[in-house]
Amino acid sequence: MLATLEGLDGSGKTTVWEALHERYPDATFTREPTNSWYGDAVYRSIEDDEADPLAELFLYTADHADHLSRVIEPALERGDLVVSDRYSDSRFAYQGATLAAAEGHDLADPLEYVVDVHEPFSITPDLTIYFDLDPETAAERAGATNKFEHADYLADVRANYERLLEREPDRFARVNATQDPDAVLEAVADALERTLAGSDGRDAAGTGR
Ligand SMILES: Nc1ncnc2c1ncn2[C@@H]1O[C@H](COP(=O)(O)OP(=O)(O)O)[C@@H](O)[C@H]1O
Ligand SMILES: Cc1cn([C@H]2C[C@H](O)[C@@H](COP(=O)(O)OP(=O)(O)O)O2)c(=O)[nH]c1=O
Repeated sequence: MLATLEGLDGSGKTTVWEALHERYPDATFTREPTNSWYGDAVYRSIEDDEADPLAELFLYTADHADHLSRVIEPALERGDLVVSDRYSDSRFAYQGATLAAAEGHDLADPLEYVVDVHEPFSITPDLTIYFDLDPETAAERAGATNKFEHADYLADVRANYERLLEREPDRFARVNATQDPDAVLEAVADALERTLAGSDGRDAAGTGR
């Protein structure tokens, strides 16, 4: 089963992802951007305030394609629970917002465009946990250290996440990320347990497709 953690910078995803290691010692824990050279290229782009938004989308997407074939697919074929700290919805929400603000890219609906780019090759998660937090608190917690971590941009990203939850309400579990870290962890663990219980027998190969 594939579970992904999504939300604004500073919403507490990594804190929970680390705590889950102890609860699910046999699971595969992974993240995007990855630690491959594709991921390194993504981090170079994040640090570049002048990066072209379309070029940046395809760097993230290259990292995702490599992540799928190198980590996600083999783990699902083994039948592992896979927990990814960020995944495709980050592209839909973040690059959807960056492309909407960009000049010179004539995309009618950038979020839908990014979804369409993924459609032919990506694997849809069985469960996506959305860490719901207001952009001001998110920017404050994240420390505004990169170009994405500013409240006005994060407000656009949050609006895109809301569109994604509206499109696929059954895939998403919304967690109130303003709660203290223990309460957030329990809410995430509950959502995981519910989906794990529901997936018994339905997807014995664990492919998540
Ligand atoms: N529930 C929470 N309440 C308050 N602060 C939190 C909470 N969860 C995480 N933090 C703090 O917020 C910052 C960002 O958390 P982190 O888990 O790295 O978020 P993300 O991975 O979503 O960017 C860290 O300093 C972390 O200690
Ligand atoms: C995976 C991904 C991340 N991002 C952004 C979100 C973050 O600001 C940045 C780095 O991600 P990450 O290291 O996960 O940041 P954080 O732990 O603060 O959430 O890249 C995208 O814009 N698109 C993507 O597809």
